[in-house]
Amino acid sequence: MTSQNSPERWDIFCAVVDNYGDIGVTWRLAKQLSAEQPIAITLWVDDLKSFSHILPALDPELVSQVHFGVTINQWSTPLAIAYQTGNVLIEAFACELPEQVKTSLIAMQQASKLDSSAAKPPLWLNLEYLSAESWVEGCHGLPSMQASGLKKYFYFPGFTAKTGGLICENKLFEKRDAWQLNLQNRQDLFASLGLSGIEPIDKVVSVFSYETKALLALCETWQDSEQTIHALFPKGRSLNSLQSILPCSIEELSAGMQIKLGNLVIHILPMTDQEGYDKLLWSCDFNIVRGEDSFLRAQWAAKPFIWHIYAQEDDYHLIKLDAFMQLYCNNLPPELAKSWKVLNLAFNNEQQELTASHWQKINLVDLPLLQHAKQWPIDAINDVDLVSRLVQFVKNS
Ligand SMILES: Cc1cn([C@H]2C[C@H](O)[C@@H](COP(=O)(O)OP(=O)(O)O[C@H]3O[C@@H](C)[C@H](O)[C@@H](O)[C@H]3O)O2)c(=O)[nH]c1=O
Repeated sequence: MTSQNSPERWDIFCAVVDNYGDIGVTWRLAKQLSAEQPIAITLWVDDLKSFSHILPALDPELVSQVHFGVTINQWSTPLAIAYQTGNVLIEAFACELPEQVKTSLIAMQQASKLDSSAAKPPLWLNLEYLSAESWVEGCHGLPSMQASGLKKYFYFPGFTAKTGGLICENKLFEKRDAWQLNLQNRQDLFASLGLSGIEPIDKVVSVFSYETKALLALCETWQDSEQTIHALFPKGRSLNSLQSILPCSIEELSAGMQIKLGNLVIHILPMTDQEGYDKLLWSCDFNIVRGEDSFLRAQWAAKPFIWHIYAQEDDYHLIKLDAFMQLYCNNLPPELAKSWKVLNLAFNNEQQELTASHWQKINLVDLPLLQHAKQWPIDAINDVDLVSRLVQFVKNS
């Protein structure tokens, strides 16, 4: 345990379930805590190979390394590096902590019961998934008593003042605005990603979704559009939906390739780090995103978007989608709100015709939707971001 005078030390544990979302959110959190707070952060990750897709500088073979000031340790079983208890312990998305960690917490808890001068175990938090549902306010910050006598607190991110807030780095919106003000930034970014032939007036859509037939319908609509549309696809799951219109197999696609279909140009992108991905979202006219982290970053990009939500059992994800859409559309003109909602729902439900027809209604240059996308981040953040709220929560606990 750190002494009273030394800087705080926090540990974050992340198990990669599938995709990049769990590590994506956790990595954003770790980086921001380390950059903006006087706290030494250690991030324990069980799958460095997956992590390296969104942090190409990471070496998956190393048991410990430092990036962006964060110590990243391989979470192997048993742990190759001993866990030293710090001030706070965050388990991401209810991942099961390693036995050694649980044993140390219990030992500290018992020792501090017997001797009040003994160091207390770290504050233990479970970082939950983001949801706009109203019940989140009532559950955020609640403790759960463990059989060992330890308390674990539920930390719920959210869109209202009574939740744990949203991850958003200091001055992010200013950086985005400065980026978007200079059109050359977008052209330079596209060039650095190996994309050619995109004129400043062309419309550009980024696509990072799961498989859905709705994507095929959108591509067919874009082929027949009056102006050129460039659709940027990182190599991944979205492309599986397009096999029937592609001239080659998915396996043969590689970053830098272009496929022209009528007025649609499909570009295959390399995966970049999160900072590069943010810039991509800032630079496109419309973004199709998924999961949790890209969903939030599309909002911070201040551009219109479709959210392909991560599917859950019994279609529970549709309830989450609806809760978010209600909130997001609160200040939109009713007709536009309806079209945006139908477009998102149809995309998630793989309804091809509805997706195509409501895409036409939304239109890439719909000014009210664009204005709303610019105002939304300011409203959604509710004055204070997640990291600031989290640090305050720890102080108050
Ligand atoms: C395309 C791209 C993405 N990324 C990052 C952005 C995000 O941090 C991450 C993708 O995460 P998400 O958008 O959340 O989508 P995802 O589908 O990968 O993650 C999902 O994983 C499941 C296990 C969770 O339960 C879901 O809630 C969800 O988070 O990848 C890059 O860094 N570079 C890239 O080029």
